[in-house]
Amino acid sequence: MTAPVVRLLRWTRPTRPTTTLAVLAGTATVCCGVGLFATAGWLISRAAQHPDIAALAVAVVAVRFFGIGRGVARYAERLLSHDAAMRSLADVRPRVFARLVPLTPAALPLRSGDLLARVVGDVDAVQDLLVRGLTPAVTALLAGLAATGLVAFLFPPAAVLLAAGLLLGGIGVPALVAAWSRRSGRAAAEAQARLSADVAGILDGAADLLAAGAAPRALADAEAAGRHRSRLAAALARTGGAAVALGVLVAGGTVWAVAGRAASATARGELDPVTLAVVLLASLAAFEAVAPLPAVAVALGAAGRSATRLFDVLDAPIPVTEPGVPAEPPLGPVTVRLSGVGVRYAPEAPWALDGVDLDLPPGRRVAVIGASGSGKSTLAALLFRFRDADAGRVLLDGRDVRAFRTDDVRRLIGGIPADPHVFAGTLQQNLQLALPGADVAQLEEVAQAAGLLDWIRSLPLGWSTPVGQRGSRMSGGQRQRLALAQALLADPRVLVLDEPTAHLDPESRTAVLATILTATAGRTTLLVTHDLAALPEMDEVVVLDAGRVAQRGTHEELLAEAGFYRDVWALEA
Ligand SMILES: Nc1ncnc2c1ncn2[C@@H]1O[C@H](COP(=O)(O)OP(=O)(O)OP(=O)(O)O)[C@@H](O)[C@H]1O
Repeated sequence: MTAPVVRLLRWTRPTRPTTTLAVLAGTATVCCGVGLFATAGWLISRAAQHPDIAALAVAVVAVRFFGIGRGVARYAERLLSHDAAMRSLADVRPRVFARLVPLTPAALPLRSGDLLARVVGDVDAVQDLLVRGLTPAVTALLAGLAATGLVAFLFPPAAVLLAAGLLLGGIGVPALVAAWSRRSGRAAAEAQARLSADVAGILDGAADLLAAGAAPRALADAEAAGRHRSRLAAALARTGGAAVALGVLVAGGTVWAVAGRAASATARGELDPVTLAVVLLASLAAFEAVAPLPAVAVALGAAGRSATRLFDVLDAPIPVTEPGVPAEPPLGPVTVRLSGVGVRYAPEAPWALDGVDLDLPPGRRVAVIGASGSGKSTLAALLFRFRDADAGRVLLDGRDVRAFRTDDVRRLIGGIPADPHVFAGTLQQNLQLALPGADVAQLEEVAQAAGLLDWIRSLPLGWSTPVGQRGSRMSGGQRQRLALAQALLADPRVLVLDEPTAHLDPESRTAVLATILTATAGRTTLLVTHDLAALPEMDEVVVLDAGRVAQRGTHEELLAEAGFYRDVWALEA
């Protein structure tokens, strides 16, 4: 299994030429620094010998060249590495979302805050990987080699000391820092995910928390999580600080060692004093190459953790498979048939649906009822193609649905899922989600059918009325009617309505149900419901019990036999 960080790196392949240029610019920066120090050292020490001014002219020009070149190269390196990182990010985000889409909604096991942290924050690891990880690491290697080569050319014994110091500062210290920060880094990432999830949970459930008087405790918990995260971040920062100090110590120690060795060679007359200055200052400047490496170790560790967390989500098994060569979706009215269908949510879990048969020919309306947990929503999810059957087959005009593209199936079979979502836009924007580009006449027609039009016309802003987060400015009945209007506007050939009157008061429930019965007349419909009032109108009623079909037939047939159906009617009466 390839390491997640390597997989993430592969995704940045298109920007590799820019990254290579950034590395070369970074190397040029450090080399200019070494050149600047070396020529400045040569200039000062040579000037002290009062030579002819002409002898110094080249060095003066070189100092200027390296001084200006260093700034220009640094600017180019920043520009190129950030350009590569931003372009990689722009490239990686759509890939992540494309991988996320087939997992939705059935295979996203995470809390939404945590998921958000992963697909937004952890994707940013790409940027850190390139700008703070890879580019400085390769730059350090190239520039370190160049600087050591220069010193080796001037005074080989000093180069040995310099190479040892650079290895210690460039590998030893970063390795130490990586080991120190591994645990706190992982804990900080986990604490950040927990904090994001807590905050998202509090925002989502604010009304319930307030109503239950649980808000202060939830806030205190989130605050504690925030403090915990800050403590871990501070520990990481301390590690980073200690690494910088250690790096400076190694650089200072190496320069002292080089100075001692070179000075004794000068005293013995083996090295002229001007070269001594050059060797000393070049060695000092060489450490600019390895100075960022402890931070690189921390950044690479964090990027690795981010990549792991990201691929944890992206590698989740996809609940619906796409065919290699998709079949053409059928034209005209379709028949949906379930044949011995079984679904289980985990290999060892009990079957949520077990050997279910169902026939939905064009124009037929079938209701599915049953106790809570009997598998009704699972059946609807199967038809929406949120997941595939683990046993048996779902057939569309006689062909397995897996032969068609998921999007095609969803265009043919659609409706109202359990707990339909209302987006924080206007009424028009929400309704148009079902059919982008629908004109006002179309919107008004379905709004009329869903019993929404009079209310919308009474609003000062009409269709442009903002509905608030999750439709908070609408009543429960209006939200359900909006969902119905969306389903009617999308006009799928098979309409699946999963408890469209859930959470409504008896009055709105009766009204919405009446609307549904009128709107679905003559349409192929599967209605999952707890409402008995709709059942006499249905062509067939299927009673589910622990995932199995316990009873099926028309209202009259089922009333005539002993069982769940007659019992619930008796209870209702
Ligand atoms: N995502 C899931 N992961 C694991 N188990 C699940 C999941 N969704 C449903 N189940 C289980 O599958 C069974 C059927 O659930 P389902 O939601 O289909 O029932 P339901 O009849 O729609 O219930 P209700 O009337 O309360 O909505 C239940 O035992 C439930 O716990």
